[in-house]
Amino acid sequence: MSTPVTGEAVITISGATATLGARPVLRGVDLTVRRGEVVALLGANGSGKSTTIRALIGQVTLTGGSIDLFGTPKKRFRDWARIGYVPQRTTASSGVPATIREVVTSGRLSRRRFGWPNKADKAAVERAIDLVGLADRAGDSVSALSGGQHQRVLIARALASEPELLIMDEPMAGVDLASQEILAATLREQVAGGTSVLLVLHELGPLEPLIDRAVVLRDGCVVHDGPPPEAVGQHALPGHDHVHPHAADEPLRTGLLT
Ligand SMILES: Nc1ncnc2c1ncn2[C@@H]1O[C@H](COP(=O)(O)OP(=O)(O)OP(=O)(O)O)[C@@H](O)[C@H]1O
Repeated sequence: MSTPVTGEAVITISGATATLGARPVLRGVDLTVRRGEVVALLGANGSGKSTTIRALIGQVTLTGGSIDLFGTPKKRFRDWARIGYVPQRTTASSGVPATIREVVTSGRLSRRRFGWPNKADKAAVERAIDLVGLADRAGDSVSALSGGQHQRVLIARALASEPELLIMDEPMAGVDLASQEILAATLREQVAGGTSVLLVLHELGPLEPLIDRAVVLRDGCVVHDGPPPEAVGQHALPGHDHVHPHAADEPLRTGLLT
């Protein structure tokens, strides 16, 4: 674990409440990520992790509380190029044939107001593709990729804008072990370069050494904010098994619970 971080806050969520349908899903969430920190957001299924992330990036409207990004109230925040976002597992292909390079380049566009990608843009795209270990496949169609490779493309897309803050919703979900190791190495390099990270995880896994702090949600409330708990289950999540929604066959144990 790295030394405690005392830098300025890049994310400040205060007393966030949100309702989806008729259901209160966030019930007063406080969460701060400081510059250079890697914070894992943990919790059982349905505890509000994704909703918290989606509120951060403007996909869910809060009914109360506030969110600041880089010290600016979210309503006034415009500098989205400073943030790289990796959504919960989706595919990078939309039926339109696109190469890995094209998808990753799309992540760079937020930085450019006018004109075609310049040399620096192209270099950043190639670097992001290289970081996730897909340099030799850059010209391949994303439709030919495995789940783990897809996820690597999405992460490269987020990295292409050279973000100061990475927000990721279960980046390891459905990712094979080899890809997990590559993603962990990629993240390690980003963090060493000063990037702040907030990521939803259901298992610390290979990312464990990188995590500075864990915030555990239960029923839309924070029940732990501190060092990443080892075998968290006994303490933070009694009786809460996390069954991964995307697992096709067997329920996936978190490892936090056993
Ligand atoms: N659009 C929606 N309308 C109504 N309820 C919703 C909606 N989206 C999510 N919910 C509910 O809100 C609760 C919190 O969901 P959320 O996705 O934030 O949980 P989570 O902690 O990310 O869970 P998981 O680990 O399963 O992804 C769940 O009970 C979910 O069923």
